[in-house]
Amino acid sequence: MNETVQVAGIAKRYGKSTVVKDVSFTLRAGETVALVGHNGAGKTTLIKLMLGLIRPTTGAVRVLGEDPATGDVAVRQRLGYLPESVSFNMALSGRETLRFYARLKRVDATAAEQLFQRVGLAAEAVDRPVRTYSKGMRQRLGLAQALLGAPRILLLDEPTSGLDPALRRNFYDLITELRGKGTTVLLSSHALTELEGRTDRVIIINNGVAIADGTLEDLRRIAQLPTRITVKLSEIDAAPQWANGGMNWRRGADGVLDADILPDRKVRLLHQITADAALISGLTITEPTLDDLYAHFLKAQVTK
Ligand SMILES: Nc1ncnc2c1ncn2[C@@H]1O[C@H](COP(=O)(O)OP(=O)(O)OP(=O)(O)O)[C@@H](O)[C@H]1O
Repeated sequence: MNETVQVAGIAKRYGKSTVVKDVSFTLRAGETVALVGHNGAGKTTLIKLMLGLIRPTTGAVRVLGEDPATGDVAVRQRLGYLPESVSFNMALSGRETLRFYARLKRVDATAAEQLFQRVGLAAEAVDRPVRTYSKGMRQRLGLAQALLGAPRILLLDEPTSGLDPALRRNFYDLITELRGKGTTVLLSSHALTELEGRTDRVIIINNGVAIADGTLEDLRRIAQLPTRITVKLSEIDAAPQWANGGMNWRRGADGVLDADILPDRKVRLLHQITADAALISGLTITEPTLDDLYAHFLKAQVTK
């Protein structure tokens, strides 16, 4: 896969405080990456560094092979950005707003028109002043602005905050479509649950340090957190042999057994359980969530 963004050993200092510390990662074409972290962790600062709005104190950022702060304007045209709080001129209509940004970005304003449909902004709304827009409509307009000029890299800061579930789904559908076309999408978020299954990779930032970087599978493998296995027995008082093996099975009154199983025992145990098909009427496997992994990596960093 083509590398589109390279962040190499960057630090950012403001006066005495270092808000980004020795962060390195690479983003590739067609990859959707989530940047997650608490408030103040350094997510927006990293996005600003990739946009070239601020310079790293040490280290280097390359976007499509160039320094985004000094490189060719063509590189900046290939970068789309949705800020955390989109604020537009309330007196302008959606159409005027998009034309304004198209001129700033030096892209064809007529092509911009198609973006309204793409982001799901109703035709009747585009000529109304932005002041009459709901939060979701403003966010769609913001996204249309970020998509101007068909960027190869999209940097989206908290793009789904304040969106209702239907809009959020639309948003992720659009991201999936862009990913299929080879766009690199980096989105920062606090909403860990909604990111599961929607991003290829997760980078966890804490106090300016990248404490984890990988696919959900990678993070699960590194964290070695247990998987919860829940078995519904066909007969309430059945005593399957696999439930004696010192795994701390909890037995509910309704014939439900559950236990937290470490990764190295999981597959073997599942074989044993499913071989006992007559004894079981249900089986649920609950893998650690991104929330669990996030908590794990934060704790691991604190206790280091
Ligand atoms: N221009 C600045 N001058 C001084 N400190 C700054 C500046 N910009 C950001 N910071 C500090 O850097 C740290 C990281 O801020 P940043 O906005 O990157 O966090 P964030 O992860 O995006 O948080 P949030 O989720 O709240 O947006 C914070 O402690 C913030 O106060």
